[in-house]
Amino acid sequence: MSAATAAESQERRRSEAVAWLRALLRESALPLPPPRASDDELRAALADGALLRAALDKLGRPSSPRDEGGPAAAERDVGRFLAAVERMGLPSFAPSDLQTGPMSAVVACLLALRDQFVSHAGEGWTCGLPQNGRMHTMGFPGRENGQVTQNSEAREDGKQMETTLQKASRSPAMSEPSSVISRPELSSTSRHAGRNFHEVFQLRQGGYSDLPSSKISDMMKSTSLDNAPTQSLLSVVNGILDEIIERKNGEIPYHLAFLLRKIVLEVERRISTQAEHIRNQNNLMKAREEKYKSRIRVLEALASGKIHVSSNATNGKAHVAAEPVHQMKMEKDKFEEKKQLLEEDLTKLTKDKESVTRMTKDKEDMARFLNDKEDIIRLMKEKEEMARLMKEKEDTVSLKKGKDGDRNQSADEHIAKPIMYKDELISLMKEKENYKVTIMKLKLELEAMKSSCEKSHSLLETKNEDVLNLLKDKENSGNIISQLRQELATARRSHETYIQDLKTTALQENRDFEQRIKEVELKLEDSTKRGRHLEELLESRIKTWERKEIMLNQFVGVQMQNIQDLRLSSVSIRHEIQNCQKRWSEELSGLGQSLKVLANASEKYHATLEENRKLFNEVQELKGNIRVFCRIRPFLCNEDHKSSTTEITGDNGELILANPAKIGKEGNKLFKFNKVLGPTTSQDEVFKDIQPLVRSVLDGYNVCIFAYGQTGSGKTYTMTGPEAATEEELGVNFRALNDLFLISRNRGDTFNYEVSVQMIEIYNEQIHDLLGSNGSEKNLGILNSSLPNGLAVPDATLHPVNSTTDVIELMRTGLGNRSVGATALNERSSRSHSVVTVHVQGVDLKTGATLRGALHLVDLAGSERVDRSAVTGDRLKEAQHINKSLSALGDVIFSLSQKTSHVPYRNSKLTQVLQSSLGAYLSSSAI
Ligand SMILES: Nc1ncnc2c1ncn2[C@@H]1O[C@H](COP(=O)(O)OP(=O)(O)OP(=O)(O)O)[C@@H](O)[C@H]1O
Repeated sequence: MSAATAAESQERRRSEAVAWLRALLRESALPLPPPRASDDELRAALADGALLRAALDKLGRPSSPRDEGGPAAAERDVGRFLAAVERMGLPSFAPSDLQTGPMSAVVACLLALRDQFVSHAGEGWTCGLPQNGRMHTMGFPGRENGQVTQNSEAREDGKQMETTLQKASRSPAMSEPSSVISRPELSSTSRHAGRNFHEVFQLRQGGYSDLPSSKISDMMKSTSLDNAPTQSLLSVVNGILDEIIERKNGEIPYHLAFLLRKIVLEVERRISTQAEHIRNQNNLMKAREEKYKSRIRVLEALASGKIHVSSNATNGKAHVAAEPVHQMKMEKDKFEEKKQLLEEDLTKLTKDKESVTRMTKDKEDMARFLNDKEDIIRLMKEKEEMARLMKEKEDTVSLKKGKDGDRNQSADEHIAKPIMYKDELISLMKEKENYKVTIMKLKLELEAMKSSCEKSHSLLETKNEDVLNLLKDKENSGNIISQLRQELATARRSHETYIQDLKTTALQENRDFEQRIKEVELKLEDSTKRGRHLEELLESRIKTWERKEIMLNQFVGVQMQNIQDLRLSSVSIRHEIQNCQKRWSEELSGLGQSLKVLANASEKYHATLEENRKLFNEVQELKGNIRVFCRIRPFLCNEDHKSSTTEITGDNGELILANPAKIGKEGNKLFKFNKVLGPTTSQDEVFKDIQPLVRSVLDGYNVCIFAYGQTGSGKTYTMTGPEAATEEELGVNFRALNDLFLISRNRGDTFNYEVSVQMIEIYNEQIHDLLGSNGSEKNLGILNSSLPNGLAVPDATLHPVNSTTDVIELMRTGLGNRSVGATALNERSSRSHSVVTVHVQGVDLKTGATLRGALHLVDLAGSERVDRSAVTGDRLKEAQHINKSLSALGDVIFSLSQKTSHVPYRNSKLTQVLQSSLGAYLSSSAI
């Protein structure tokens, strides 16, 4: 080691010694060396011996008060300190070291004392510390009867020392057998035996040496020692040791030594039992700690799981679950601390056991010493015997001298006896010399044994103090253990309560979790199924997309090829387009010329059409504004075929009606019509003659088609058709409307037509609306002068129609509202005039001119002679009105055909309604 390193080591050791000394004497008023004191500073602090004296006091070696100062007191304190150190077997130093020279020996002594103090702190040295009343009694760090006692200085300089002191103060020691070792055999008898032991050894009159050996042997053989309180045992040990000390010659009875040994063995056994008990307690505490740790882990897992699961959950629940966990953690820390204390106590007990072992060895040394002492006594006795023999020999010599005269007288007689004595004397002298040598050896051995005995006395004294301290610590430990038990019981109860609550909570939570787990499992299963389904779907779609991708790639390849081709062809097409554009421009210029020609031709075409329409209508007028066709219906199944005959005379419209019942001209009457249609004429053939008039309506003309005839002659059949008519049986009305819509659609490029329908009936000279919502109840009025739109009965409902179906639907509604009744001639006779008016308004798309036309489809009531109808009352009145109106119609038609100035329209409602159709500026046709 280099000089520098040695100096550093010495300085470090000196600092440690100074720190310990400052911590130990921190409450002292004496001046202390600075924390990093040099050798001289340390020497100056220790030179007067006051600090050394205070250290001894602090370490539980109180001395008498220092009533004087000066070098003498300093020398005495230093000497007392050195003596105490030597008694403890620690390295010492010379008093001159405190005057001059290095302080290494002093530092070594202080550190050894510190180490000894620390190592013996658990053996009761602290019993002398609490001089200021701050006893660390219950082993709870920093608490003095529940109050905090640590100060900052202790934390700074003597933390280690303080910790050691605290450990020492809370170390358990031996316990009384009855309080710690729960042995069933400790009955009242054993307690009585313990009392006997106490009575024997405490109520003695003299010393222990005076007790009869038989009594001591009886006590050692019995269970008195086993059941005696430890305090009593220690008192006996103290008493015996006191007697040993008092009797400096060491003449202690042998049986007392054995008793001492027995007591020490008993104390050792109790310490071992106590250590075993504490070890068991420690194991029990470890097991409980493991149990609590496992519960804490479970609770922490529950708490953490609860907090996570119900993150999606409430914070309040998490707080409730975390609070017991926090308390359990605090209790766990508490148990950790208790476990640490118990481990420290176990360590302390182990040290105590070692101390007792050392005491046992000392006791054995004492026993050997006593044996040696007996040998010495025996030798002394032999010596005394030798002295007695020497005295007898001297007496023999003196007797020889006194009897010289006698010997001279009988020299020859006694010559052999002195020689024998001489030899015997020589041998005795030799033997004496040997005895002297032996005695000298024995004296030396005795001296050595005396010094050993003194050391043993000193050690026993120390051990005695240790045992006392152990006893105090034992009592403290008892209190600590009882308090720990109470705390443990309290903690166990609170834990049980907590655990019960937590079990309940955990059970409930577990149920909830199980329920949730089931739900989650169901959802998971469902999700798994969905996932599988989706995976399958995904796979199929992936395959589909892969196929599509392949197809797309192929398609793209083809398209790219096509694009290439198209690019190539586009160039040629571009050229062709350019050529075409040239041609088109040339053709367009030609087309422009052609369009001009076409426009001129179109104008000429429209003019031609207009002229054609005019010519067409002029032709119609030339054919006659009033045309009368005669249709002969076939005989009905219930009619007599011979009752009348008809003869048709060709296309000139002449009809000869033959009556077989009459003779002459009366039997053959000639009638002249525009055309006569025979009984076999179909509905379509009848319409063919009327069809040109429908076209005139679209050209802005008014056309009136009405059927006239007697009841049952077939008017309704011709105009409407039979009930449930087939397509071939449809009447003039439907065919005319069908043709009207067909022609209007064909003229869609030149005209825009709007078609609307009115349907009225004239019954008993009253007009009813057959399409109104109120039915035919209301009597409508007629305008004297027709409106521009051709509406003669403006209050009748006007329904716009777009197709023949709409008109058929309206006509079925109107026919349902028509007044009918049974007559003698017809089972279902029309008792009113039915007028269906189709209003057409066409707008010329080119000129914007408006054309209005109207088509009146009239189904007149049956005309008949009243006498033939055999009607009376209402029917008679109906017939009279019908005949009157038909007569008025005949008069108007006659006037119009004769082109008279007055036309009697106002003679009936029928002629008033049809006035616009029968008037001068309109052409009409009639059947
Ligand atoms: N051309 C015809 N072919 C076959 N049957 C016909 C023809 N004309 C009329 N009939 C039938 O004659 C009967 C009477 O016809 P319808 O009812 O049309 O007479 P009407 O003149 O309207 O009578 P009313 O004046 O009493 O209403 C009906 O059964 C009808 O089917």
